[in-house]
Parts: sequence; C-alpha cells; structure tokens
Amino acid sequence: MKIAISSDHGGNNLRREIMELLDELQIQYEDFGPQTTDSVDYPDFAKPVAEGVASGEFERGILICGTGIGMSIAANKVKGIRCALVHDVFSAKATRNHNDSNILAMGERVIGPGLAREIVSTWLNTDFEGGRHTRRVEKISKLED
Ligand SMILES: O=C(CO)[C@H](O)[C@H](O)[C@H](O)COP(=O)(O)O
Repeated sequence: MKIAISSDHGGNNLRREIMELLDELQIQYEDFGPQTTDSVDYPDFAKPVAEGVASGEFERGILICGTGIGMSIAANKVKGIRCALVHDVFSAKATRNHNDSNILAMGERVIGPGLAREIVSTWLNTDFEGGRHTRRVEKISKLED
C-alpha cells in the first residue's frame, strides 16, 4: 500500500509523528509537505493528496490540520474522494468497514499523538465490508455526477 500524506502548519508535528509510524510499519508513503513551519493554506496541501488518491497513484491518503475539518472539506471536493474526519478508534474502524474511506483527516489541536497512531493503524488495517455498504457508497458516487 502506498500512502500520500500532507498537513498545514497546524498539523506539522502530528504529520511527522504519523510518518514515523508509517516507517515503523514499513508502509511506503510520499510526503507532500509542508517542509517549513510557515503559515500555509490547507486547500493547497489537501489538493495533491486528494488528486493522487483519486487518480489511483496512491491507495490511501492522510491529511492533518489543526482540527482536520478544513482538510476534510477540501479533500471531499475532489471526485472519488471519501475523506473521513476521525478522532476515535471506533470511527476509524467504522469508516473503513462502512464508507470505504480513502482519506483519513485528523486534527493536531484535537488529539494527542498516541491516539492518532492508534487511529491510523486501525484505519490502515481495516477492510471495507461491502454488502449493503456497497450500494450506499455507490449512491455517494452518484452525487458527484
Ligand atoms: O482548517 C482548519 C480549521 O477547520 C484547520 O484547523 C487549520 O489548521 C486552521 O484553520 C489554521 O488556523 P491558524 O489560525 O491559521 O493557525
């Protein structure tokens, strides 16, 4: 699995923590920055990750800002993206099982690194259940037409 990851200035520290986790798990990723601590605009950093996942270049994406909200709103504007804003382990599992979410958004100003690590591990290791959820995900896709 290859992951695309980015943040804004509000998510820099947590992004680095999650990249350490991906290294530990030996999961390949591409870091879309930012590479400085300057204040930046989250849509600029959501875009390459969302487009990379939508195009199939990356299987999944991870986006981090202060709250995760701005990143998730921006990513969900890209056709084919199902970005889930998650701050608990139950939802991390549920959004993979039920929504087949392809991007995970989190807020560095909301949760600590330990919980964020658990959320990412759970989200990466949980499969889509299919069945009745397939019909619902297809209906989400139709909303894009
Ligand atoms: O988009 C957000 C809120 O929905 C993110 O939390 C941003 O990181 C935040 O808005 C950045 O705020 P700042 O005051 O410019 O650091």
